[in-house]
Amino acid sequence: ALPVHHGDPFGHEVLEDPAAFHGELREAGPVVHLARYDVYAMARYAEVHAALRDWQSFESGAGVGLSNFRTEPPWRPPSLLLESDPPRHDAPRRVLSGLLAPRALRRLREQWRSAAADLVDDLLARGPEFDAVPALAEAFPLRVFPDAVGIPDEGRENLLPYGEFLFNAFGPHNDLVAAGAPRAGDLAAWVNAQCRREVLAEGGFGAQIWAAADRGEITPDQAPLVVRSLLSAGVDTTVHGLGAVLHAVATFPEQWRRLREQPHLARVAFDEAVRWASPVQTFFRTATTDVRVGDAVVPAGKKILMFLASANRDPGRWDDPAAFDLSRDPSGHVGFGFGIHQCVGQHVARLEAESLLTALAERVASIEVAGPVVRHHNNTMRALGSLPLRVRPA
Ligand code: HEM
Ligand SMILES: CC(C)Cc1ccc(C(=O)O)cc1
Repeated sequence: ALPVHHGDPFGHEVLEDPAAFHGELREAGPVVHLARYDVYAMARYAEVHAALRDWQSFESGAGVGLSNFRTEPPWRPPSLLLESDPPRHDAPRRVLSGLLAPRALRRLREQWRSAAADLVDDLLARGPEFDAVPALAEAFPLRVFPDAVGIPDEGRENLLPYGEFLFNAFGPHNDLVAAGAPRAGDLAAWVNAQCRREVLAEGGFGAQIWAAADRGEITPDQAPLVVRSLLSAGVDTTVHGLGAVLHAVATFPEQWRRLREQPHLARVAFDEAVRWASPVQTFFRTATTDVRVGDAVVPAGKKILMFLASANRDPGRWDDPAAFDLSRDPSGHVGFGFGIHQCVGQHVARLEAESLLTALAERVASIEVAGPVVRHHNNTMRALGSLPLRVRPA
């Protein structure tokens, strides 16, 4: 029969340090019943990878959070990408894939590289010690991404709290969701207002999405929701992705030395950090039929919790999984998901990371942790509240 676990993946003990819980789930079996929420957990690389491929058995259209859109009204209109299945998913995905493809981002490389250089120069001029979370992990995405989308300057401080609530809302209605609930409506209203054609700057991703609607690739009704996907998925994720790679290089100084010797390793360093930390820890799918997994059956309509972070540290797939190692080939990690919903913004994230890491590698000989690293708890994201660093200039 199906093994059962009574722990709480969204409780503060697991959010603070999930490794032990992940190990128990991997050892218990290919799929484990989480009695607390009556959902089914997959924590091994093989099952997570297979389930992400099998969008017909494991759908997104009932939501990728604990809540089932078929029984509970979603807190915001469902995403046409994240919370949709083919065929509804196809056209919006095709539009974003085109806009966010590596070749489409070439026009941003130079300006993001110099924005990163300016940010790092200004920071180092203020001294060798700083908290990398506000100074770099938050500051850099907010300096480059809202402009790339083309939203106005006014109200951009709403982006982080909106994402914080969105990612908490994929979990249960716990204290983290309750803390953000009072502002959720206002934050969602502000985000929706940024998706209107008339506020989006010429040449930005937002205007390009509306132009795709003019060409009939998506409908005008779909255009604002596709812009909303960028504002929903494109900020907090990269903040915590950059936090993860800065945490990794400070914790493994010999890897920073390698990166300085071989600056082309910046891209693989980011993917290895996404594997090592998995900024997006978990999300759900919904079984469309009774689905066999190993010798167990997940009943139709039940939610399946996918533990990306556990899959990315599964010793059955990765040697020395807890090590941040630039000689490893991290391809195949599921930190950006896998299959038809695999992160469509991954090249944007990689370009941000490459820009920041390159600027740092040219200016900083060594980086070390200079104080307590404080975690920030969120139902979905692996996040840092504070990452005090000390750097030695090159
Ligand atoms: C380190 C940064 C990032 C991480 C770790 C990340 C992670 C993910 C993951 C795991 C998924 C799959 C969700 C699922 O299968 O249900 C996903 C989907 C998505 N991501 Fe990212 N993401 C990042 C950055 C971005 C950025 C910068 C953007 C926008 C520019 C973005 C836009 C999206 C969108 C629109 C989807 C939905 C794709 C679909 O359903 O077809 N992400 N992301
Ligand atoms: C890891 C994912 C849950 C990140 C994400 C969030 C929101 C959207 C959207 O389309 O609103 C897409 C992707």
